[in-house]
Amino acid sequence: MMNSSGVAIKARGLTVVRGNRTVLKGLDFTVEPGRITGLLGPSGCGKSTLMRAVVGTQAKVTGTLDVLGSPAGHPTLRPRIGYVTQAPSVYTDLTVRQNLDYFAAILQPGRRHRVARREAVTRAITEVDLTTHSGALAGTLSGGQRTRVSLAVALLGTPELLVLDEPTVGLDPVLRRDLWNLFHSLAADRGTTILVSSHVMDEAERCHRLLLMREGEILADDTPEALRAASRTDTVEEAFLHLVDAAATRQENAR
Ligand SMILES: Nc1ncnc2c1ncn2[C@@H]1O[C@H](COP(=O)(O)OP(=O)(O)OP(=O)(O)O)[C@@H](O)[C@H]1O
Repeated sequence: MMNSSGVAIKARGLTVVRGNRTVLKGLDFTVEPGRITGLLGPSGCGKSTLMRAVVGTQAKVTGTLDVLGSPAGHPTLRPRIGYVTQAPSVYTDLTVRQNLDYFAAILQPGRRHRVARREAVTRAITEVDLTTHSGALAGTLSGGQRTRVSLAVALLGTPELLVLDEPTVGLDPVLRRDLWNLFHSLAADRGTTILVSSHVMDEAERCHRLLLMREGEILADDTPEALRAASRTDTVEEAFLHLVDAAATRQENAR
């Protein structure tokens, strides 16, 4: 499933205006296929906006943004991308399985796909570890469980690119670990490209590569190891703070 160009996402001069604010400021970056790229930065720095641009739901995007070899938002990309928003998009009056059955029927309609659909639904429920809750109404689940239903929906079509907006918020440490293990096996076994945002810096260490963001700009684009080494710090969090201080000093000197 690797993209022929060897690049899953390529942005040049990516700029987004929301209201009267420039929220993304001419970003240049690439995302490697089959790897987990973490998008990290404080609340409000533009992570969700960048993800919305990648999946093609963001207005007022300028610059170039290619996703899996096509311009972001191209209709042919729809079945190739799984997107989990911050607010879980599930029907609260349906059970977990009914939610998945519904989305599976949209992806693969028709009686002749009935068995394949059932298998895909069961697989997705197992992958997010909700088998024992498959008959529960989504409205009765915890926030973390609902997030996992959303993730299961995104996994239904075996997407080449998974865009996950803070998928581990509100999850306990065991579930967070299990989800990260799932992300790693999706990348390793299926070659899925994963772009995952977080503002929890300890999750950075679990990514192959990081885009560190602040105020609509990318401060660094590197591996966790290289970031730590470059700033001579023990953690990505310290490296991030070091980069923020360096950027502030540069700004100060430029005045
Ligand atoms: N509809 C909107 N109109 C104007 N500005 C907006 C709108 N939505 C978001 N913004 C602004 O865009 C900036 C980036 O928001 P975004 O949601 O992308 O940040 P984020 O890094 O994902 O934050 P969080 O981690 O809190 O979800 C914020 O400063 C926010 O105030």
